[in-house]
Amino acid sequence: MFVLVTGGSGFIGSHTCVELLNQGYDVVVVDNLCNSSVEVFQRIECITGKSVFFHQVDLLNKESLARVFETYSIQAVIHFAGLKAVGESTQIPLNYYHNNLTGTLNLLDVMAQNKVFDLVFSSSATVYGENNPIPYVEHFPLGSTSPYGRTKVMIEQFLKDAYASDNRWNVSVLRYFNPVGAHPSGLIGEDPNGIPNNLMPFITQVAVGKREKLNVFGGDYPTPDGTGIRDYIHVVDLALGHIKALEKLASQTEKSIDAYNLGAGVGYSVLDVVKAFEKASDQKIPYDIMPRRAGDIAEFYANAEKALSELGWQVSLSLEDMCRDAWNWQSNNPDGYASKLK
Ligand SMILES: NC(=O)c1ccc[n+]([C@@H]2O[C@H](COP(=O)([O-])OP(=O)(O)OC[C@H]3O[C@@H](n4cnc5c(N)ncnc54)[C@H](O)[C@@H]3O)[C@@H](O)[C@H]2O)c1
Ligand SMILES: O=c1ccn([C@@H]2O[C@H](COP(=O)(O)OP(=O)(O)O[C@H]3O[C@H](CO)[C@H](O)[C@H](O)[C@H]3O)[C@@H](O)[C@H]2O)c(=O)[nH]1
Repeated sequence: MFVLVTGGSGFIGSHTCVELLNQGYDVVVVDNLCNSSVEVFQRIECITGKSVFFHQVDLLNKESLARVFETYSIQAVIHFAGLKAVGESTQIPLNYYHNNLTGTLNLLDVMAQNKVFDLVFSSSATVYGENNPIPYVEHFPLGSTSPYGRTKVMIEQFLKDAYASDNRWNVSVLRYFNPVGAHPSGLIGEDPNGIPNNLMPFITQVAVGKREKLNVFGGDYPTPDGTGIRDYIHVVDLALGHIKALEKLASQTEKSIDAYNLGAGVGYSVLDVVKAFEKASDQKIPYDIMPRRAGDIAEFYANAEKALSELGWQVSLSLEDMCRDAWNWQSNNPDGYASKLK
């Protein structure tokens, strides 16, 4: 069975390709490489002994995308491709809307033309906005505070409207909490461009000596240690959630659109993560407590019961595993994919 993975050379996409290949799926990847490297495919091959069919395609180029559908008998799509930096999205919002929304509309159109209706979409916990109580439950009202987040809210709405108009659409919307860690092989992981925006890659770059110290954004939140609390999820657990979602789409006779939180259902503070990382890596992480980062909220985590009851999915890896694997990746690849394969 051919599965098309858009954005399959990126952080979460590459880990999902590994799990798809391990389960015997044939994998076709389209990615424009705006935030990833082709080097990842060699590494995926080292891990799985199998290769993906890669096409360097921008989703904004509908004709190129259509040719990929003509080449393979694609049965389902996992759609990761998109721009994802919250801060950057406030600087260049129209690029975010154009890339994420037009790219998705092109994909949906080409899928429908080829009668492919099974879709797993990468959404985010950011769609719960800032006014919902925690833990977040899937039926809560949606809204977001950044242009990036609004692209996710809007795409979720596109998908609902598409299903309402034509119930051949069969869609699983996965709302990720905070994906971190790396494949335990240390061959693939997160390789951000420039200064990392997110906590774990910043910590690993401090540990490997690329950054002097961590800035902890906010020490005065109403949380036990004053730092922000998030629901961190190991990227391999997250990747496995996509397989469960695909299996459900393929097995159900009644087509549907459903949203699922993919999180652990547990919150850890920034300082909890720092301590866990120091223990797992045996490295000291110097840090300064800084003012809060604009747009951050004190605390959120998932209610992950729906994914367990309907997809049969739950996390199996701990914060310790996340830190160990993130460190294994970073220490073996100090320059990410530009590092030589050991
Ligand atoms: N990493 C997170 O913290 C997080 C959290 C919630 C949701 N998500 C979502 O999950 C998805 C994957 O995230 P990731 O962390 O792997 O990001 P990533 O940047 O590593 O991967 C996204 C991939 O999409 C590609 N891409 C972007 N625009 C494209 C286009 N127009 N055409 C073709 N390819 C394009 C990029 O080159 C990249 O390889 C994204 O949609 C992101 O918004 C990520
Ligand atoms: O250098 C840093 C980076 C982060 N943090 C703190 O660490 C926590 C986690 O921050 P991240 O930037 O790693 O993650 P966010 O929760 O802000 O956001 C991430 O997860 C969200 C979904 O949960 C969205 O998908 C979003 O796109 C994605 O970046 C926050 O309290 C943040 O203030 C620091 O203290 N220092």
